[in-house]
Amino acid sequence: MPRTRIKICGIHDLASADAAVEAGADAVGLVFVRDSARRVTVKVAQQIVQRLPAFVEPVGLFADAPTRHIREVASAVGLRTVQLHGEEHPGDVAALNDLRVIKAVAFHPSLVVESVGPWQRERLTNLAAVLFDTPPPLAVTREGQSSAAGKPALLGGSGRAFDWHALAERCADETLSALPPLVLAGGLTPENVAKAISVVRPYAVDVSSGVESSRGVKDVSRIRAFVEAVMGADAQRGAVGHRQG
Ligand SMILES: O=C(O)c1ccccc1N[C@@H]1O[C@H](COP(=O)(O)O)[C@@H](O)[C@H]1O
Repeated sequence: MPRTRIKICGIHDLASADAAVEAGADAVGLVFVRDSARRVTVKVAQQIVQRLPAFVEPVGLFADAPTRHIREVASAVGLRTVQLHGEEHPGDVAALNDLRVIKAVAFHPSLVVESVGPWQRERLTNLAAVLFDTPPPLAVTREGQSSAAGKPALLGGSGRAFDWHALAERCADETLSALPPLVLAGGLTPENVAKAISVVRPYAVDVSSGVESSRGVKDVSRIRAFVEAVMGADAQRGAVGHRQG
């Protein structure tokens, strides 16, 4: 059984990047979404990417950004992988064919098939993973954004978890069998991630708020604790492959 991959998101300073690497993260998330508290400049992102070891992947986050902008940032920073956290369509992913894409979708228990349908039917060779995140409450949409289905658009970085059991139930359904690897996000913390892994058994977990001391400020001891909790959960279920510190 393979180990659970770990992405620490919202890294926007060199010290936090070092802490994530030293703790054993597989990927670090660099947020280029305009009104995020974790937004990183291209200049700092370049510095972070330059100091990452060979096998730690930088992932650039965007939400409903134009393809050209994503390409320009990815090229300037040196990114091979981006995470699309908005209302993007399969065509938007296909247009980024020189990049690997993690597509974030909001988890709505009754709308799973609708949410993920496009991402399993289309044979998008650059779709690396589908990430499930918690949708915002209806009252808290950013700038009044809402999707075509009338549900609020996905904002990300909310620090709120969703019903993992409901996701695990849906994953057992045939409709989700053709999905690319699943990334679990939304309100994960050092305290709850072991439980989340045991319920969902995702390919990877992604955390931002849960390893912060205050909004946008990463906490080194919580980053370490998160990685240790994932490793502990993997050890318990007999998964192999975590590197030794
Ligand atoms: O972290 C952000 O500020 C952010 C902004 C816009 C889109 C996505 C963002 N982060 C992603 O949100 C999820 C859940 O984060 P959290 O752990 O609940 O805080 C995660 O995938 C982050 O990468």
